[in-house]
Amino acid sequence: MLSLREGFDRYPKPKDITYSYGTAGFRYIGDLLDSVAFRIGIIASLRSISLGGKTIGIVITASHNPPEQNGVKVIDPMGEMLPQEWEPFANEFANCETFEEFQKYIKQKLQQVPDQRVRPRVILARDTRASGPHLLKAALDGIAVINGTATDFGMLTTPQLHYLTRCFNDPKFGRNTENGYYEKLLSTTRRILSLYDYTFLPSVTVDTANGIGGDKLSRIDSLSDVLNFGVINGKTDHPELLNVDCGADYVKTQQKLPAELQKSSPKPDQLYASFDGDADRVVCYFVDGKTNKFRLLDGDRIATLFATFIGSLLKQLSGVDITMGIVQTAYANGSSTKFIQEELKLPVYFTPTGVKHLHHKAQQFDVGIYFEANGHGTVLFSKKYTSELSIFLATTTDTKQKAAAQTLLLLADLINQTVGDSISDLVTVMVALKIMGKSVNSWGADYTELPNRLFKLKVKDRSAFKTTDAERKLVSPSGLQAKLDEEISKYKQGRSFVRASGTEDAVRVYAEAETQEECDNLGSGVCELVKAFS
Ligand SMILES: CC(=O)N[C@H]1[C@@H](OP(=O)(O)O)O[C@H](CO)[C@@H](O)[C@@H]1O
Ligand SMILES: [Mg+2]
Repeated sequence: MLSLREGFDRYPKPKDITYSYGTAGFRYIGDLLDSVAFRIGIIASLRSISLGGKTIGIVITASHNPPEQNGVKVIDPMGEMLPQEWEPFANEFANCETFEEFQKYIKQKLQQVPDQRVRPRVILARDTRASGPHLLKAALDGIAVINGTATDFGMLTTPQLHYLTRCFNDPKFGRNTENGYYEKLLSTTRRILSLYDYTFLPSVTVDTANGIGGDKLSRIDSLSDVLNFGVINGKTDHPELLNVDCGADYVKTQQKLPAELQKSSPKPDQLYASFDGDADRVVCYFVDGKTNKFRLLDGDRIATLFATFIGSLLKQLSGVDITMGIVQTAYANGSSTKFIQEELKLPVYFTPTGVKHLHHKAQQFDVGIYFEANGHGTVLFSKKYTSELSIFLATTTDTKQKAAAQTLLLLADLINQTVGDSISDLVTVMVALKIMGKSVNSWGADYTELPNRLFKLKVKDRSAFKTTDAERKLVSPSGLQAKLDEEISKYKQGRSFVRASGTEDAVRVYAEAETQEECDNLGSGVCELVKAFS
């Protein structure tokens, strides 16, 4: 067995780097993550011991980031992110330099647990990146030095590992195998469709960013009679092409078709989708047959579609007391927020960027819909939701109401309850459009987006940029927010904010305004102000 000392020496921490557990775990150039991957194996094991041996997950991925990057993050037993109170420990532990410190941290953590003899259990998966296998080896060694049991699930989408982690700790949730994931997805889809006498959903072409999603969609195709996907950018075995000129992040930030589709002629008025590299984000789009223009249906649109769909089903049931709330971040388009509040008449809440924040807020509702504009999100359903609907179903005799209540109950199995999931979100989009008889054009006409732009600035020290009010206002550098407010006030429907990225060494600037020109001017005005302060 590898000793603590041997492990510490095998994975030396580079001296000049300070790692930080950011928006979605530790993320760096893959070659600089060995010591962190080793230590994350230990962190996950300690977390498992602290919970009496519950299964903890580790995902090795850098999502939408370039191929040479990688990352590691820890998944808690119910499939949620590592609780934030563990982040300071994760940071200190990842950065400690001497063996004495390293050993002290482990001892301290173990002293806090009720039973130190518990054997930790950890499951792991990675995306398609070239650095994945050696980071996996390092994480396995980290688990080994704590005498843990590790199960490697190979290459999976991030949400699949979240699903599996939950299944190990909550067997009712589903079978704890990759096939169990597909069985749950397919049987639920089949059951929903059969309520409406549909036998299958129309085929959709998906750009899977040359990431793991392509492989998994092909698996679904081979198993399924209800779903069919045409995959483009599905070169899972070419990690150097991951997210290059394709994928959800490219489509959202460039506001255009993936390069591969720009070359061919996408069928007009047809639904297309793009996943990111680890398939936890999805954006949809179509080419308008009348104008020949690309129309993006991003995370904000998916949230409004789900709210409309679930709302329309709930409306058919009388006397069911269910609360619904929508959670967004400051990056949500102002028009989407207005549509939710004024047309759907639903409350909107804002949290800082990062799924861990949105997820917790969404848990406060019976139906909590959360999406980042970039396509990462899901819908959470409470225990009360299931019990209220089950009672309703048992008492109603009306066939239409029965179908609505059954659909609502099945949605809680269809939509991944642990984290945003490209595959299950996309299937839910397809189901919602089919059942509502809604075309992509009608979906795109729900509201008109305000022109918006996202900028990325290199600054000397991004930690100088501190925010409040769900990241919508800066408190530091001192005096900058007042200047920003002055600039913003010059533009009709102007909104802009500045925050440090949690995944990249940069500061992000968001701007939106009534016209594209005003939006561009506001954005560059704000960028100039930021540069002057850094
Ligand atoms: C503006 C933006 O898209 N930010 C992304 C990005 O976070 P930053 O902290 O902005 O780097 O990566 C996160 C993880 O994937 C994702 O949750 C978030 O939405
Ligand atoms: Mg991702």
